[in-house]
Amino acid sequence: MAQSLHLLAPPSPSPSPRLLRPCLPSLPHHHRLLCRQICRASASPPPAPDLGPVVLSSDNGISASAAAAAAAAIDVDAVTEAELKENGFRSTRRTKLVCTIGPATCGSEQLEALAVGGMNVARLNMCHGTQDWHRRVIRQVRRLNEEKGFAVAVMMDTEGSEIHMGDLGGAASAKAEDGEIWTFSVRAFNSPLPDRTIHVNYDGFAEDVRVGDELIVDGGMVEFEVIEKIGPDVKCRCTDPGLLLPRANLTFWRDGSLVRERNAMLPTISSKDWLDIDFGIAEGVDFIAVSFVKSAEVISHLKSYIAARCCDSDIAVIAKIESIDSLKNLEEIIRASDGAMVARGDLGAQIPLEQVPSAQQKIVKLCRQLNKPVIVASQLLESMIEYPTPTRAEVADVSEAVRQRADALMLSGESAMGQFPEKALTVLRSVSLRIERWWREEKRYEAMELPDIASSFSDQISEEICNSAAKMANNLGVDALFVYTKTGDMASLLSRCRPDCPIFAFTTSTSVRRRLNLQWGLIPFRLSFSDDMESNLNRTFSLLKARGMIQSGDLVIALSDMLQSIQVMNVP
Ligand SMILES: Nc1ncnc2c1ncn2[C@@H]1O[C@H](COP(=O)(O)OP(=O)(O)O)[C@@H](O)[C@H]1O
Ligand SMILES: C=C(OP(=O)(O)O)C(=O)O
Ligand SMILES: [K+]
Ligand SMILES: [Mg+2]
Repeated sequence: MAQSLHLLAPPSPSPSPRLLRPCLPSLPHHHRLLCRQICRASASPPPAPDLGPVVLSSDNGISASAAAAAAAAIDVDAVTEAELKENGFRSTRRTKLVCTIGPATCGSEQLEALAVGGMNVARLNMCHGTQDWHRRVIRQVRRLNEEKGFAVAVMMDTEGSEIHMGDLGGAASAKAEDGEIWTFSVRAFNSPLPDRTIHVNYDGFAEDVRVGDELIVDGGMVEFEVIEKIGPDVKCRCTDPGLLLPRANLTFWRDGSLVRERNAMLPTISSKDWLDIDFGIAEGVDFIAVSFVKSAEVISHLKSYIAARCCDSDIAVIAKIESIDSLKNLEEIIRASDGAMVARGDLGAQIPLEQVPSAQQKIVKLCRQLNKPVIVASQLLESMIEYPTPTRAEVADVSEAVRQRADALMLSGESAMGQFPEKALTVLRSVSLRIERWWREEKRYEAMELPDIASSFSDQISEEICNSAAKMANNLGVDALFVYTKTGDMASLLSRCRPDCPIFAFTTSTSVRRRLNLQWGLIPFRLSFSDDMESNLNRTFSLLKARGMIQSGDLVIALSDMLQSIQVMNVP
């Protein structure tokens, strides 16, 4: 038996004529609830597996023609498909995984291994490497998507105007020992660099620091004290030894506070960043993450810039929360963005470390309330850069981010330059699965108050439908939520509710599909569909059954944003 509810509101786009025509004459000035029951016994039998206009298609958007749409030609994310076939709906991973690509993972085989291991998004950090290097990686990811049926999205992360060291004259790292004197200089050096000398990228550096300041590398990996200034050179004594890595971030502290006088005036998006953004647009990246965001304006500015340049695809803008200013203006920044990243590396260098966990919790919660995907990033499995197993504390940190129901977790050095990128990804995957399951079994989810966020009546209806559908799904113990959505908005609204079951999101556009890859619990499919929900459903069922991804008898709640409808049914 299928039971359905359609909410009709004037602003919603044209509804399915077959379902609604009988009611239209009485509707013009009212919003009505139209409830309909279709008994399977009395309904005509479902059409034979006719693969007609519904075509599941691959990541690159090439639709297989109806004639070629034999089951084998249906292309969905190969990794999720395998997971569904093997373990069923219940065991699909809800938390998404982002991997930073670097020298350890830029080869085709390594990228493929990460995709097979569950990477949903590949991140490119423009602090490192050349545009040519990044272009090669982007193209390789796209090629693997096409050839192997993955749906890995690409995120470009801007360098931003941070103060950082140079690249150590080509050395992979340098060890700073206790008491050693190092020179930090704004001079341009010819390589090889003089011994114990570090180039600093910010011209105002020697002017801004004072003798007695603490100089902190990479949020505390190594610490120095400024002992003397000689023109462009700043002599420092190492007070906390450690490993210096190329282009490591630098902050300086005075009387226990971060000094951010003039460098706070540096632009969020530098001229180099604009060149990288043009590059990202030209290469069709899916996300641009903006480093050191200070205000909502810069995000709005970038979004208009992108809108003016990309007509056919849309790039989502992710605000990295990693500075004191971004915490001050948190809500307006998140509202202006398409998502946020808790960039704990730099955040922990700007606020006391013990404040990072509460900041993380606050950012994750606010993003969920405002319906923006959120990524928890940096040092999740830092020890795995060198060791094949994580520390127990790292596993606890990953578990906490999963328990907070962040949309995504991110690997940085672990995947970019570590010795065990695939193992690190496996740890993220298995810990996510285990904590998600534990959470469901124990029904531990605290009911989070989700404020109304709709700005129009039609949006309000969608929001109410999604909130109700998620609640129904939990109460009825359904196997999956299906959502047919052109813009992806209704899929996001469902994901925001963090329901117990996975959400199959069918969308017509490849770029929307890849963007949905970042969101909690969504399994995005690209699919061309019509306004006729019954035929969409029957055809989707046939296609998915033929691939072994669903079975007769599975209980499904289906939603559509064209109809603003909700239906409960067993897969025939
Ligand atoms: N494209 C790249 N080329 C070379 N090295 C990279 C690249 N991306 C990342 N890395 C290495 O991985 C480390 C961790 O990456 P990430 O956390 O993104 O950068 P950062 O340490 O600059 O914040 C970097 O410090 C760098 O050593
Ligand atoms: C993710 C971060 O940014 P990046 O790696 O670019 O410094 C961070 O600071 O935590
Ligand atoms: K960056
Ligand atoms: Mg950072």
